[in-house]
Amino acid sequence: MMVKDMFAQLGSIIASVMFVWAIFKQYFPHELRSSLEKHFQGMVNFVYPFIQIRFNEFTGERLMRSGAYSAIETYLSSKSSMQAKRLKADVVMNSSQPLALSMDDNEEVEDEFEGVTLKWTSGKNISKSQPFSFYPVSDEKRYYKLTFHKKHRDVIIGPYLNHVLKEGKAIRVRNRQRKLYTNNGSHWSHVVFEHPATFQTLAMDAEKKKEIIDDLITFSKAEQFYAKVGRAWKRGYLVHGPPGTGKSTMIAAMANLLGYDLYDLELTAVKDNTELRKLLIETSSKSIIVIEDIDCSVDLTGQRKKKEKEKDEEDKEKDALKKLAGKEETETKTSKVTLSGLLNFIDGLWSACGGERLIVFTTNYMEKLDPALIRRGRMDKHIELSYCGLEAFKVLARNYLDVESHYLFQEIEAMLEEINMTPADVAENLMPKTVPANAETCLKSLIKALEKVKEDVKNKELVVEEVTDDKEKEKSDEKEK
Ligand SMILES: Nc1ncnc2c1ncn2[C@@H]1O[C@H](COP(=O)(O)OP(=O)(O)OP(=O)(O)O)[C@@H](O)[C@H]1O
Repeated sequence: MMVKDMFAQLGSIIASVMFVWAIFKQYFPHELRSSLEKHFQGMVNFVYPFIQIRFNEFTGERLMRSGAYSAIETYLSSKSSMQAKRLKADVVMNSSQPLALSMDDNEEVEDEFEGVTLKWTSGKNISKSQPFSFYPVSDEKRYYKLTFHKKHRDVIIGPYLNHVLKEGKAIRVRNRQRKLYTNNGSHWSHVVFEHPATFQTLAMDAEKKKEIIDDLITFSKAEQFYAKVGRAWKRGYLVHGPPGTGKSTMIAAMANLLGYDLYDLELTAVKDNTELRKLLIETSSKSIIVIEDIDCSVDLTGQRKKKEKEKDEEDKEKDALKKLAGKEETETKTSKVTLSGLLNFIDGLWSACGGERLIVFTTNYMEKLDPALIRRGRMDKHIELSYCGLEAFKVLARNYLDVESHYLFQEIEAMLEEINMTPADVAENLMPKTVPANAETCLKSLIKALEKVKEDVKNKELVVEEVTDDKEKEKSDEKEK
């Protein structure tokens, strides 16, 4: 009975207010009305000193999904899962975290920024569905509302909102499924990049490893620095060392550390400098462009470059003669990428296309490369990977056998000091042959392999000595004759 009365009273109050408002709007002069409205607004502001900003999910005439809304949704995701009581779960394509949580409608979460507390609420408007629409139209329009005290207006509207949008986008980039691109001629195709290598599992000298990690992290955070000094946000690495020392593994670890995509550029499949330029321009930001075994891309050595140049001159002469004779060149040229083409790109054009890219060259034979390619400034950092040393062995033993120390370590360490064995070969010998792994068996198998390498080297040396002895004998025989 009481509730019924209350509703009846409320109904009549609302009806009266609406009636008074209609009379007020119709009969009061415009000036008086706006002055009263101003006073009314002032009273509201005094009683409710908060500012609200609304971010709609869809904006514009074509109702595109708002980038700001997506960024806020991502930014609030972790806060929502901690604070909200009702959550929504969505399956996200192309993400390393396929299930994304966000707060359900009419939930609220708090956030703090530079000592200011503010509140985000989620809501939705349900608009009338279009009666003659042929297709079912979703008429729920979601939004996020940010509420904060008006005295914090400057902090929130400027720095805080920038922080939210930037962080939201960064989280999205971090969680995205990364890709490994390979070029088929002038086109990139991609697969999902899921290499498990990390710097933690990479076997190498700890100090050197730390130096590389620090360098990479400094680079990834240096957007403002590069902008300040007027340089493109790019960095070049030259990774060199014998086969099986972990050059490719290190590149995968770099991509995993920074959350970058990988572009594996096969230079031998690139027709000419124009095609190379097109491929490089198409690479996206936050990526590593890898050119493996650059020494095998023969046209990149100085000598070949000269030959190419000579050939170009010859071609030009031939073309000129043909033109004089009235015969135009009809066949397509199968020209190659040249060293100068690659250098020009690294130095110039590349700088103009977006930021945050690493370019990594690998080679097994540093001495075969043209000095122009590897000089500092082009390749900012040279990383040498070498045969398995003491520290690298310990990392591998921990990775493969879960052992930190063993009585056979001493013997192995002594052998590694005098015998060259790549981390790939050491890893192969440490690979467990039984489940669970028997550390002793694997370590003994490694010792055997090391002994065999030592033996092989000795035999090779003996053969070389015999051959040189024979040659010297032949020479002295000839002299005697
Ligand atoms: N430093 C290392 N740390 C951990 N694993 C390594 C290391 N080096 C080699 N390996 C192991 O050996 C395998 C081959 O190594 P990887 O392909 O990285 O060598 P690479 O130097 O790139 O050789 P190549 O010059 O022949 O391409 C890897 O799959 C990895 O398991």
